[in-house]
Amino acid sequence: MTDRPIMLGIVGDSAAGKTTLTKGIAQFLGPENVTVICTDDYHRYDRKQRAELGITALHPDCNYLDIMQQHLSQLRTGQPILKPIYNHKTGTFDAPEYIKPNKFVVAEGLLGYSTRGVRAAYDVKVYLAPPEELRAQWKIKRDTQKRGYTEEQVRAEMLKREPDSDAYIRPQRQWADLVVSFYPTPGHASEGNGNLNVRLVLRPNIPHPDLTQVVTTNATHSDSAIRLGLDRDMGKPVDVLEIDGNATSEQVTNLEKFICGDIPHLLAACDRSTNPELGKVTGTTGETLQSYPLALTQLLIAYHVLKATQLR
Ligand SMILES: Nc1ncnc2c1ncn2[C@@H]1O[C@H](COP(=O)(O)OP(=O)(O)OP(=O)(O)O)[C@@H](O)[C@H]1O
Ligand SMILES: O=C(CO)[C@H](O)[C@H](O)COP(=O)(O)O
Repeated sequence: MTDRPIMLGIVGDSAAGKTTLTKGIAQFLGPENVTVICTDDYHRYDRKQRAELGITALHPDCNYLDIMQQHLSQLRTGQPILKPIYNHKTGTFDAPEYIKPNKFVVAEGLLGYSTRGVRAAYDVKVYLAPPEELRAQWKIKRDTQKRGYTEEQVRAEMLKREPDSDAYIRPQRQWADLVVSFYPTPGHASEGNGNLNVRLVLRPNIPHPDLTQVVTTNATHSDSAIRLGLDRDMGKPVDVLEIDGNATSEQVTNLEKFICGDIPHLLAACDRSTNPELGKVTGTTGETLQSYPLALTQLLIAYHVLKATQLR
């Protein structure tokens, strides 16, 4: 019997960075090995119907969560699906597409962890939680440049969606194995997106690499640009890995080598001499992002996906 695909979930609010994160993970895994689907394609109503009904795309009732779950279970067992397509330009649905799973399936979207059944489909679950202020900047930029909205329209829409973000999107954080938050250094403008720091909450649900061997523990920003500590997230004890945007190439290479050393597939993907594009990602508005915190986050998630192939 051939091995079933490994399923990675990337969940977070609109413009939280799901597509951007996914692109780099696919680079590490080899794009030819990865099938990416967006669970926002399972919207039940088009844009006009949502406006008439006064419902937002974030509400569970506005999505075919049952069909999403069925499809993810089918992909997990290696079966093809006929996936709907929501067109963000027109606000309506295109003809469905035939999707066959590759070795790895990444399912990214708004409501990917909202039912117990759908959560059971994943091997690794990631939740993206940038500060709301940063997400608003990202959403305004993306939706004005790519989706034809004005800044006022985006702000008004975010305000309208806030109760559903609070009720249905943010609670999904509790189900994630890794919670990823990019954030600017306090007091610095977040415009230089390449220089953002990242805070990674590592829940003990999956086996994380023993980073104590290469990362300073219980340190502060001024002691080291890469730090590991203990904290609580939603009341539960967790490890927290922090990587600052100003980490040096040497610090980053050390951590990279340690993570890659454990997994033969990653060893080749991690070699900067053969892979000069490492850590470079094109954001959804076309900009090139080269950020060590982003690249290391993508590497750590790719590590978990590859590790899951040994556990299935
Ligand atoms: N890690 C990051 N560093 C810098 N900028 C980022 C990062 N992640 C996202 N962005 C910015 O935010 C914008 C929105 O990100 P992206 O399209 O990946 O979000 P999304 O969660 O996939 O959105 P949606 O679900 O609404 O489609 C990008 O165009 C990019 O400018
Ligand atoms: O949150 C979103 C994910 O990107 C979209 O806004 C959602 O899919 C609804 O789309 P539209 O903006 O077309 O109403």
